[in-house]
Amino acid sequence: MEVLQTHIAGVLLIKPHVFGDNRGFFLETFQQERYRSAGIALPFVQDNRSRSRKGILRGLHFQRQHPQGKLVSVARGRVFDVAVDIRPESPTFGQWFGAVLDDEKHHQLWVPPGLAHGFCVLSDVADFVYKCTDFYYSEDEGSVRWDDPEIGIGWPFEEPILSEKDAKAPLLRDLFL
Ligand SMILES: Cc1cn([C@H]2C[C@H](O)[C@@H](COP(=O)(O)OP(=O)(O)O[C@H]3O[C@@H](C)C(=O)[C@@H](O)[C@H]3O)O2)c(=O)[nH]c1=O
Repeated sequence: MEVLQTHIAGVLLIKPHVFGDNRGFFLETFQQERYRSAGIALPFVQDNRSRSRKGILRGLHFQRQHPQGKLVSVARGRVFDVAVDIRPESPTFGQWFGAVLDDEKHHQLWVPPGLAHGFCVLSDVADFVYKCTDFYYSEDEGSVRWDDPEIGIGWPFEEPILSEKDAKAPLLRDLFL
């Protein structure tokens, strides 16, 4: 696999080796030794899967006391996936990295603990799968507005479909007052 560093420390874009043949394809979506060598050494404790339709945007989410590292990919469809650096001490605080993830190239994004994460769906339907390094605690969850102008994410949609919770998310500056 190929591992690309991004401009945000710790955020990695992973391009797995996909073996295609006349039956379809095969790839390893996680292999402890190899991912550890790439810098992903924390143990995973939870796997998640969500399905969304075109135009849905989930995010931007993080956990405060139990920050989760997330190894994210798309099992079906295509999404635009984003990590935002909300680590107050980070030189890239407030900056974002985005990548298209789909079921053809099978790229993965590693979002280390401490960042906010979100994605929006480009295909008619998308199944989003991810491994997490900590458990989900609903009361610990925080969110940042998807269209926070100070972050300035280049989303492909101007009016995505949001959950009620995500529509009410605060601006990044209001989280760190
Ligand atoms: C995330 C999560 C949700 N749930 C429940 C809570 C709720 O009733 C229902 C839907 O939850 P949400 O609306 O928060 O789901 P969703 O908006 O898909 O939340 C996810 O968004 C992406 C962007 C992430 O980065 C994830 O970490 C996670 O925050 O599922 C769990 O039981 N376990 C979990 O780990």
